[in-house]
Amino acid sequence: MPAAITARGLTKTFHTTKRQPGLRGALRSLVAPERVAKKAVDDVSFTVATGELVALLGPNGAGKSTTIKMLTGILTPTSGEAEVVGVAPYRERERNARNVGAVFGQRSQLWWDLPARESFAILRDIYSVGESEHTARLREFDDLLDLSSFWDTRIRHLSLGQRVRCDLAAALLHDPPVVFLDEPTIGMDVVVKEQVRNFLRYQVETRGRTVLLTTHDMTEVARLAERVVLINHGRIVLDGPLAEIRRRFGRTWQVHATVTGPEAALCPDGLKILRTEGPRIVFGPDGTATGLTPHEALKRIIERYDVADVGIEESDLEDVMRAAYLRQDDQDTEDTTEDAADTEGAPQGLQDAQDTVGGRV
Ligand SMILES: Nc1ncnc2c1ncn2[C@@H]1O[C@H](COP(=O)(O)OP(=O)(O)OP(=O)(O)O)[C@@H](O)[C@H]1O
Repeated sequence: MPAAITARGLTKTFHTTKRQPGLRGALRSLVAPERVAKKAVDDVSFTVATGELVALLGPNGAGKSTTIKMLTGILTPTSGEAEVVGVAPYRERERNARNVGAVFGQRSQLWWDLPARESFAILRDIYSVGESEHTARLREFDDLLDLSSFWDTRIRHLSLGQRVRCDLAAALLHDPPVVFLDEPTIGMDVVVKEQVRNFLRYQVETRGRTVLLTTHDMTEVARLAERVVLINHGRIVLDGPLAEIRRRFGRTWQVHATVTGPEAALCPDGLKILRTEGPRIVFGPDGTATGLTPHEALKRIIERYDVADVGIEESDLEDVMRAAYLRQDDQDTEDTTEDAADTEGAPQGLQDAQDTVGGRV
């Protein structure tokens, strides 16, 4: 599949003025402002294939939104290049706008004082979408997102979940092949979140759209993304299949068994019971048997109990990502220390970081 989104060495530096505390400081800032440079995105390179959904993840302030803003043409990179369906977004904004849809969960793109349906009609004219096509798409979006119960209400009076669903529909009305979503389900209840996830899955699987998504919701990642790009301090630190990241950073394992045998209290050596769900018991390592693998644990359970069903539970994705974020922070600290201490050759810590940055997991 050809790449729909390509970022090559994308870098964005913001320049801000540092305000000194107190009245004297405020005056000094006016007369001789101290300029501070902040590299929000630092040499970021990745591609997203046509029809792929990729989650761009990272802690607060990592540089996700800035990356999305460069890919949508809102911001011009300080250096580096981006292409979205063959168009440099910040050079050909109009052509790019026809190819992409964007939703920023925190901010609506719709006219605040108009009902959504009127905004949809304006967008239809802006993008010269035919009347019958427009009607068919709106019907499809309504089926999937349940919009008609509130699309005649002014945007300013909608709830957050209703408003973002209207934003999603508005972003896709002109049938763009690529969609950027920056925290699209922020603040939504679980039912609406699931509705939006189904909508996105449909857009990728049935409509063949390419989606780049940022979110802090790991359930969303688990449900939607097969590949994640992890960014921290403006730099890509991991890029690969979610299953690989789970394998690398899932620190603990759990196994479960549905048992009919002796009391649960008779736990096999090396294991402890984490919880019981009726006849289903979830076990984890008790820390006394180093190197105990989940497969060895299953063997011990089968030897101890009459077992109807057993399996290995995957690590909770929140734990996995926390471990990945912390690991990268540790690595950054090591790099900074070694950078300062070692001026000759490539320091080992930096080399490790470069290995991670350079290679996909
Ligand atoms: N316009 C701006 N001027 C100055 N600094 C900015 C600007 N926009 C973003 N930054 C800084 O750039 C860094 C990256 O911000 P960005 O919004 O891209 O992070 P993020 O990964 O999207 O974070 P979050 O998950 O909190 O939304 C932050 O340190 C932020 O303070």
